[in-house]
This record gives sequence, C-alpha cells and structure tokens, in this order.
Amino acid sequence: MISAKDWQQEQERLDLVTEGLRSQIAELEPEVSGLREQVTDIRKQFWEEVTVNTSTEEDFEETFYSIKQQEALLSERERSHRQRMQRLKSMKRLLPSPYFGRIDFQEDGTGFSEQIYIGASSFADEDAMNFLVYDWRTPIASMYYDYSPGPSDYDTPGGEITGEMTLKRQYQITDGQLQNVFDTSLTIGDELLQQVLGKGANAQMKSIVATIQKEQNTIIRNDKSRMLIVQGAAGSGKTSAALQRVAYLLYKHRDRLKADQIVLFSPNPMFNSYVSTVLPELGEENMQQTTFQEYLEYWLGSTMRIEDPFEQIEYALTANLSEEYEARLSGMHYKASENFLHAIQSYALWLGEEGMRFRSIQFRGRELITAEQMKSQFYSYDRSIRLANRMGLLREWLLRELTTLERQERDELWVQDELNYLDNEQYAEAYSALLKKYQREEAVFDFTKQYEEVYGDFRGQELGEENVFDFSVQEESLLRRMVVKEHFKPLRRDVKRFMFIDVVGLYDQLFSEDATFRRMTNETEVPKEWPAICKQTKEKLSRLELFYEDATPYLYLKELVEGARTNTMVRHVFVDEGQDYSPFQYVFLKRLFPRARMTVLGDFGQAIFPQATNLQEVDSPLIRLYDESETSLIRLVQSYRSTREIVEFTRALLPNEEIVPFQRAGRKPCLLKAGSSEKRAARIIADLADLKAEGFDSFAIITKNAAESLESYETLTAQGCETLRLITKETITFEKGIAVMPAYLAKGVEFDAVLIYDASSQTYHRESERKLFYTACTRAMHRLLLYTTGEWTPYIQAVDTSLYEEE
Ligand SMILES: Nc1ncnc2c1ncn2[C@@H]1O[C@H](COP(=O)(O)OP(=O)(O)OP(=O)(O)O)[C@@H](O)[C@H]1O
Repeated sequence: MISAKDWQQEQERLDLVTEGLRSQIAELEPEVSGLREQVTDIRKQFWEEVTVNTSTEEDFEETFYSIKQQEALLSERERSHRQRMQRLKSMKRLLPSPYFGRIDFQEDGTGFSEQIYIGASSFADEDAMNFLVYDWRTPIASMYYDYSPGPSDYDTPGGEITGEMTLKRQYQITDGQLQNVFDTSLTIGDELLQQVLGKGANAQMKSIVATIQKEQNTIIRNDKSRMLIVQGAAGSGKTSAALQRVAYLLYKHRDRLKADQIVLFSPNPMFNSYVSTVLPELGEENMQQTTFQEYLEYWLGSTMRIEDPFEQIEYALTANLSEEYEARLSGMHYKASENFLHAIQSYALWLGEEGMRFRSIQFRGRELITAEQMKSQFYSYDRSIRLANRMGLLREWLLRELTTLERQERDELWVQDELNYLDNEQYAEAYSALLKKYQREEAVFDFTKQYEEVYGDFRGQELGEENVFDFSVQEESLLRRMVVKEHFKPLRRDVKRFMFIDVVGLYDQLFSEDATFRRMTNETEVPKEWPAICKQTKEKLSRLELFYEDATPYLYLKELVEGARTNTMVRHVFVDEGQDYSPFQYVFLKRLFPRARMTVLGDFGQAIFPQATNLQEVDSPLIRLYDESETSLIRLVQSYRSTREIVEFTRALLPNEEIVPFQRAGRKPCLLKAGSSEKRAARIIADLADLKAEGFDSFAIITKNAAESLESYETLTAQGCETLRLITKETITFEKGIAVMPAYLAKGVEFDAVLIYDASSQTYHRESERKLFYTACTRAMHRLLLYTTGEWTPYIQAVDTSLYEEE
C-alpha cells in the first residue's frame, strides 16, 4: 500500500482526469449528434440537388462533377463523424476507470522523470498537448509489461529508447474512485493478478490488459514472425493473449489493417460466443470467426456429406473395440499424417502421367464427350505444364467442343419438338433478340423505322426487296439456337466448375491394394490395417460421404488437380486449439491465405483428436510450414486459470507436461466414490447447492461423450436437479448456470466449478483418453469435484488420501 499523502495525490489526479473526460464528453456529444444529422441530410438531398443532365457533353461533365463533389463532401463528413464518434466512445469507456497502471520513466540523457499513466485507450488534455492516459498498446507502455523498476527500454519507429524506470504502480478504480493502489517491484504485481483471478467465471471471456504478463506480451506484440507458434499449458492465457494481439495489431496498423482482414479459426461455434466481447470491450471490432468445418462444408457440402470432428471423436470414444474400430482409428491417424500428405502430393505427380479419371459429358441419355476422349486430350498436353494448368487447358478445350456440339445439335429432331411447346415469353424473347440482331445488321439508327419494319414483318407484311432480312428463317434458326443453348447451359456451367473431373474416383483409386498404392504414391510406410482402411473409405465414398479424416485430404487432392483457391485480402490468421489440426489443414491454410501471417496457439497436452499435430517438436510440420527464419515458437508454462491445488492435481495426470501453477490457493479437488448411480446424483445435487451457497455461479458437469451427457442430464433432472442446460455440438451460445457437456465441447472455456460425472476406470482407461480427461479437469477455476461409482481411473495418481471420500 502507498502512503496516505500519495493516495490523496493519486485521487486528486484521478479527479482531474475524470473531470477532463467529463468536460470533453460534454463538448463532443452535441457535435457528434449534429454531425449525424448533417450526414443524414446530405444523404437525403444527394439526389435532389443533383440534376442529371446528359444533353450535351458539357452538361454531362457538369453533372458528373456535381455528383463527385457531393460524394466527397459526404464521405468527408462521414469520416469526421466516425472519428469523433470513436473518440467519444473511447472516452465514455475510460470514464469509470481511466487507467490501471503507471510507470515513471527517466529517459537517458534527460534530467527528469515522466509519469506515464496507462489505460485501455489514450486520452489527452483539452489542447492535446499532454497525454493524461497512454493507450496500453503504445510503444512506451510496453515497458509496463516487460520490466520491473530499474533499467528499461522500449522500441520506437525511430529506434530504441533506454532509461530508468523509477516507479511502477497499479490501480484498481471503479466509478472514478481509487479502490486499491499497489507499488510493485515484480514485473506485474501478483496482488492485482490474484484479485483478478480470484473472481468468478463469466459467460464471456474478459480482457486482460491490466495484467498481461511478460511472456504473453511477447506474443501480443510480435510483429516479425510470419508464423508464430504458441505452445502453452492449459489455462496459460493463450486465447487471452491471442485476442489482445488482435487488438494490438488493429491499433498498431490502424491505417491499413481492418478487423475483417483477420480470421480466427475456433474449435466450435459456442467458443465464438465465448470470446465475442473481448475486442468490443477494448474498443475494437471483432475479427472474422469461423471453424474449419465451415470451410469444408462450403467447398464440399453441396456434393458430399461430411462427418464433423465431433461425430468422429464420438466414434473414437464410444465404438466397441473390434478389427473395424482398430482400422478406422489407424486410418484416422494415417490420413492426418505428413506421410499421407506426401503420398497425395506424389499421387498428383503420378496422375500427371497416367491414371487421371474423368466423367463423361452426358446429354439426353447420350455421351457427348467420353471420359476416354478427355483423357487422351489431357495427356496430349505438354507434360511439363503443371497439372492444374493442364486441367485449365482441358476445360478450355471442352468449352470449345461444346460450342461445336451445340451447333450440330440444333438440327436434331428433339429441338423441333421443343419448338412446338415454346411459350409466349420465349417467343417474345426470341423477337427481342431478333430485333437487336436486325439492328446490328442494318446499322440503322432510326429506331422508329426499325420498329415499324420489324413489327410489320411480325404481322406478316412484306418488306421491300432491298431488305433481305428473312425474318421467318431467322426466327426458326434463332429459336433452335435458343433452345439448344438453354439445354447446354448446365453442361457449360459444370465444365467451368471442373465437374468433368471424377474427384471421387480419383480419391477412391488411391485406396487400392498395397502394391498399387505404393506405386502411385511412392509411399513406403503403409499402415498394416491398409486393406480394411481401403474398404471402409471406399464404402463411405460410394455413398458420397466422407469421414472427417478424409475431408481435408480429399479437398487437398481436388485442389491439386483443379488449382487452389486463395484469399489475398486476409492478413492475419489465428488458429486456436492449434493441436487439433492436421498437417494437411495447415498446408491448406497457408495456401488459402498467401498474404497472411499465422498465429497458432495450442497445447499438445490437450490433443484429443486423432489428427493432432505437435506444436513444438523440432520436426513438427508446423515448425517447417514457413521458413525457419520466419518462424517463432513461444512456450507458456504458467497456468493462471486454476488454483494451485487444482493445477497440482491436473499436472499429475500428464507427467510429461511442464505446468507451473500460479500461487492462488483454494480447496483441494474432491474425489467422491458413491455406492450407486442414484447416490451419486444425490451427492452432485447437494454439492451444487453448497457451491451456489458459497457464491459460485458457473458450473459444468463434464462427461466423456454425448451419450453420457444425456444420461447424466436425465438422471439428475429425474432426481430434482433443475435448470440444467444440456450442451450439444449445435449449441451456439455460452451462458452461466449449470451446463452438462461432453469434454470435447468444453475445450477453451472455463467454469467456477467442474464436476467430473464419471471418473471411473470403466469410463477412462485407454491411454488415448488421458488427454481428454486432463482437458475436462483443467476447465475448473476454483473447484474440481470428481465422482465415480466404481474404481478410479488409473490416470489419477493422487496419493493424498485426504482427497478421497466415500459415501
Ligand atoms: N495475464 C493475465 N491476467 C489475468 N488473467 C489471465 C491472464 N492470463 C490468463 N488469464 C486468465 O486465465 C484463464 C485462462 O486463460 P485462457 O483461456 O486464455 O487460457 P488458454 O491457454 O487459452 O487455456 P486452455 O488451453 O486451457 O483453453 C482466463 O480466465 C484468463 O482470463
């Protein structure tokens, strides 16, 4: 705590800043609403004031400049309105708590020390001469996060500034009143962090600006790496740092980077709702948010049914052990591997030489162009041309062929039949087309005359000898052309979309017997379950369905053959829960966003999907995705979410993970063995009531899979537990209360208390499920309670007998 005198000085300064904010708000508010009216007025008058006159060239020019002028005026007013509006909003946001930190810094070579107050945004006094508050993202503010009092420095566009930090202070301010002031010698005082972390969980994630830790700050401000990889233990603040980083980038590059040029790939739609308030809280717009599944659906959903990752994990967790299961699991691993990625790349090269598969173009039950014709045309192109480019040439060829075939088709009998059934509208269309054609041929500009002539002809009147335009002959030929053209339209559209390539067949062909597969792909390491994997994949394909593990390789192959799509607008891609993506998916993202930098955040300790990628191993495909010189890896080991007691328990579940608990004390986890399922339910209900009475209000009953969620939901409800919320993969909003959910949906989110419904050895015994169990337990901030009706899962190594209770 600081002295009473210092406290008083601080409160006086706070009053001064609050007063300054109030008076500038009062000044700006009427201006902003005035501007809003002006802009609306200009919009309304826009067309009234502009008289469109195109009689002469000068008139036209005048009109053009008048529009331009109005437009410039409007956009200037709008810009100024936007800027003032933003200033007003940021001042209003600052008002209750204008800053959270202060550093006193004496720059080398100067004889005085400057007081830098740091808050969520900048605020200057009336004449904009003095900064009363510095935005946390300014270069000078970085020292607050990076240094303790003593020698310190920061980077500016003009170079490094060095000096001495003489004071570092933290504030808790509510409604313009100082609540707490801490002087700190640590980088960021533990006291403030203790207080923040001790609070209850929210339905929405909070911003951490006031307590960003040094290592998190390096993530937030990294502006060099093309690829920034963050491997961080559960609760180490990866998601928090990612969102602060978005806010930082938007601030630093505000003149050229907009929120919609940043994309976040999230683990599930509910997560989107969980993180959606952080950026608005910081005065920034939200970035785009999506899931990889959405992307797959977008490109493949119209032709194939794609299993989603949750269906896949449900299978992995619930299906009975059998040969088929082993094969599917082995397939999941193999299809997500780099080996398979290379196999597909080699397969594409092989296809450049032989084996390409096409779908013939059918028309009225006939084959217009056969697959064989396409194949021989395709392989007639120069082999040095890239596969996708050759495919482009073939597409051009097909379109030309269709033009020829379309012409030939006009004399077919079916066309005559169709002519007899044309309706009035189609006739009218033909006449209007004829009219245009006639106008072009005659090159006459007298529309009236033309109309009369054509109209006359329409009524059967003769045209003069010199007018040789034979309308009836022309009419029939035009109608024939129209009819055939209409029928050929879908053929052309399909050709343009590369529908003539048999991608299903190409992917299917890949799953050939061992020797053929090796020959086509140069692959040496084929899983021993290969025949069964082939059978399963082919069966699925025959129904135009794809396993989740097949969807990305399938799309990858499709793009190797057709050419890849790219999005050059996006500049930053964030991948949260990055361990859950396969090498394929990363190659994809790199190709899809060629101008973007990538930030991947994840924890291999929580890798619950079979397609997992290790983020930090030297030979991790992620580390090799971009050039080594462009790649940075940052490790976070300190865990902030859970109490020390919970972290000590959870880290024993994963002996190889490096996790350091933050020193926040709480109750030890409680392991309760109940005599029956009913007794367990009764105990859970009683525990929930106690936890509520203690003041907690966000709870999760976490289960292994969806079936167990439903069962526990029903059992607990039947025994009188009300207001339970059953979370499924379709749930899109995150709310407080008691949620019942499978562990894989609890990824990335947190609760005051977590209750593991069934921690028995019967439910969790496979080594592959250890990380799932760990993920579930690490969702707890303050309390962790585990229940069983049988033996405890072997992952629990707790020797502390005081944790165990029996009913
Ligand atoms: N510097 C910080 N100051 C205050 N709170 C923090 C800080 N860093 C992390 N936290 C808090 O710790 C909790 C966990 O953070 P976050 O969800 O970002 O971690 P994570 O690494 O993404 O976790 P997980 O991988 O387990 O999903 C959140 O409540 C967050 O607010």
